[in-house]
Order: sequence, then C-alpha cells, then structure tokens
Amino acid sequence: MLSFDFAYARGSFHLDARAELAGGVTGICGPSGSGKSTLLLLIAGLLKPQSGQLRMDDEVLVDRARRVFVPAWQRHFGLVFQDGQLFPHLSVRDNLLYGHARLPPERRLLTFDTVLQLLEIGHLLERRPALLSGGERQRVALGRALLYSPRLLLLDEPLSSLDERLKQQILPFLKRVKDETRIPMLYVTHARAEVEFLADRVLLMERGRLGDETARIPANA
Ligand SMILES: Nc1ncnc2c1ncn2[C@@H]1O[C@H](COP(=O)(O)OP(=O)(O)OP(=O)(O)O)[C@@H](O)[C@H]1O
Repeated sequence: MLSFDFAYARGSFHLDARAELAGGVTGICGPSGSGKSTLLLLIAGLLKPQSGQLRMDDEVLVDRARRVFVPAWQRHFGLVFQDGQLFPHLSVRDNLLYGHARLPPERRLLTFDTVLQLLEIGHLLERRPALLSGGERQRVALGRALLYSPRLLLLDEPLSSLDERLKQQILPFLKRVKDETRIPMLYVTHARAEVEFLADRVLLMERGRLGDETARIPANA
C-alpha cells in the first residue's frame, strides 16, 4: 500500500495531493500541466515536497516534519518515462542487467530469461540503444525497470511517443507484467484506451490536486 499526503510548489504551480492506494494498476489522468509527472517525480524521490509524508507499506519514505527523506535509489522503485532513458554507452544486455545484477538473488522477482521472453527483446541484447527503434527502446526500458524487481513501478506516458501499431504491441506486455508479477503500478496517460485496458482504478489530477478515487473512467481523460 502506497500512501502520501504532501505539498510541493514551483513558481506559480502548486501541488497538494493525497491518496491511499492498494496494489494493482492506478491510472492517473488529467489535463496537460496539471502535475501528473511532478507527482511521479515526488513519489520517486527525484523531487522533494515542501511538506508532508509518503509511505510504502510500513516504511516512512518521506516525513518532512521529522526530516525523513529516503533518497530515490534507496526506495527501490522502477521508473519508465516517455522516451525510455537508457544508458547510451551500454549494450541492451548491460542496460537490462544494470540494477538486476546488483540485487541479492532472493530479491529478484523475475529472471532475466522471463523478462526477455515477456518483452520479446532477446534478439536485441548486443545492440546499443541508438540502434533500436522507439518501441524496442521502450520495451528495453520497461525490461530494465522490471529486472530491478521494484516494489512499485512508476510509468509516465510510456507509450505516448509510439505509433498505434507499437502501442498495440506493448500494451499486452504491460498487462502480462501486471498479471504475472503483481508489481503495483502508477500509470500516467492521456489515453483512455490504455487506462481502460490496464487500470484497476483511476485518479484525476487537476491543477495540482488529485481527485477522489473513482471506478468510472472519465470520458475526457
Ligand atoms: N522543470 C520545470 N521547471 C519549472 N516548472 C515546471 C518544470 N516542469 C514542469 N513545470 C510546470 O509544473 C506544472 C506541472 O507540470 P507536470 O509536468 O507535472 O504536468 P503534467 O500533468 O505531467 O503535464 P503533461 O500531461 O503535459 O506531461 C506545469 O505548470 C509545468 O509548466
């Protein structure tokens, strides 16, 4: 269970968000500029809220009043952003193994072979990221995040730069990841179809505020 209640201000933008989320996939929708990416960065630990708290299960990750701030690399969350940042100087294999190889075996939720199979990226292992297509890069970025066996997967419009054919190729991968690994996910997207396909619940972000949890998928998401 992820729970947070925090505030963050940057210039004229103010975010004030609270939620308690069970497992599964939580979709986050809302207009451009409403603060969805900022919320994920706050949860990831790449931004620091000015006040408030963040907990994952029983662990307090942020509590500004008590000066607790667990850094991003200690939170053990996986991140996949729109353009799937990979290390350009490393092969696909070394990108995939980057976090995985450092994990004690008992913390690994998935094997290397399972992820290669699930994402159909086994034939790309010796290539550098520059020689991959957009869809291949996204799958490798997702594979790297999964092999890190995160406690939570943060996905920020992971398919938005891809064409329809690639979206239709990757969405079922994400569904399988959800069903087979049970890693909880926060999934930011503008695409109603992606939310309908993947999410167990949807939160609406508007002007820095997160609306109530709703089972109904918004028509204008
Ligand atoms: N690096 C930055 N410096 C200053 N302001 C920023 C920065 N990044 C985003 N903002 C501002 O913060 C607010 C929230 O942006 P954010 O990227 O979180 O929105 P979003 O809901 O993810 O938008 P989109 O759907 O367009 O990606 C916006 O007003 C944006 O202009």
